[in-house]
Amino acid sequence: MRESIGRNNIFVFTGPDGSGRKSVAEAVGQTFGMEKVVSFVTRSPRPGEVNGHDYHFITHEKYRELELGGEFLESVAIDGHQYGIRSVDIESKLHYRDSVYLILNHEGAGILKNIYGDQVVRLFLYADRRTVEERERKRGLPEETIEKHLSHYDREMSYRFSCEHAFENYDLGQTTFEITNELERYLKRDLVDKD
Ligand SMILES: Nc1ncnc2c1ncn2[C@@H]1O[C@H](COP(=O)(O)OP(=O)(O)OP(=O)(O)O)[C@@H](O)[C@H]1O
Ligand SMILES: Nc1nc2c(ncn2[C@@H]2O[C@H](COP(=O)(O)O)[C@@H](O)[C@H]2O)c(=O)[nH]1
Repeated sequence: MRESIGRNNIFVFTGPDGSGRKSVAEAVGQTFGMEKVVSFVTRSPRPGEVNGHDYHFITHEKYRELELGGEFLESVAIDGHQYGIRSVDIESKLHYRDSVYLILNHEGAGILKNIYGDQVVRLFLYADRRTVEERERKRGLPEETIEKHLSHYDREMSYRFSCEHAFENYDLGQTTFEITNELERYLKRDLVDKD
């Protein structure tokens, strides 16, 4: 597969829930001054989640309205909730930046890849099932949510070999370092330690 080195990279963090996609993506995003494209979702916010930062939390009615208006580039149903990315949110960010990132399940990652081709770089993060379960429990997620997330574990893991890059995430600092180095190859920001 041809690498899209240069302008307009769309980095998609994917992998099982609890693998650390959000933690790593936010750290790497900050390093490169790269913005996240925030998804729209019909589920309620969890404790600590911030509207407009974690998701745009909207009603089913509003979601349907946006969908009928053709606003979503991709729209998927997961565990009875709708998740979607608006085309305008990707396009407008790429208008004034050379890159954006998103955190999506395998379906969303595949849809974006089909649409944008080489511009999309899929970064697959993973850890073993017991580790992600422990992380989710430590985070205080409800048992029901943990069970739902784990029910997708095998399917998400099987997407690993479709992705451009895969990273085991046990040591958060090390994973962030490895992914930063990988993205630097695309972004060429000359992130060298000049001290
Ligand atoms: N390498 C790591 N070691 C220990 N804990 C980690 C590591 N990476 C992430 N975590 C923790 O695991 C939890 C899940 O991480 P995070 O939310 O980043 O994952 P995610 O893949 O986006 O999952 P979700 O979709 O459930 O939010 C968080 O509490 C985070 O602080
Ligand atoms: N295909 C898409 N997947 C998305 C989108 N926004 C988030 N996600 C992924 O959904 C699951 C469940 O998320 P949760 O926060 O409700 O636990 C997780 O893998 C997310 O990364 C999207 O717009 N499209």
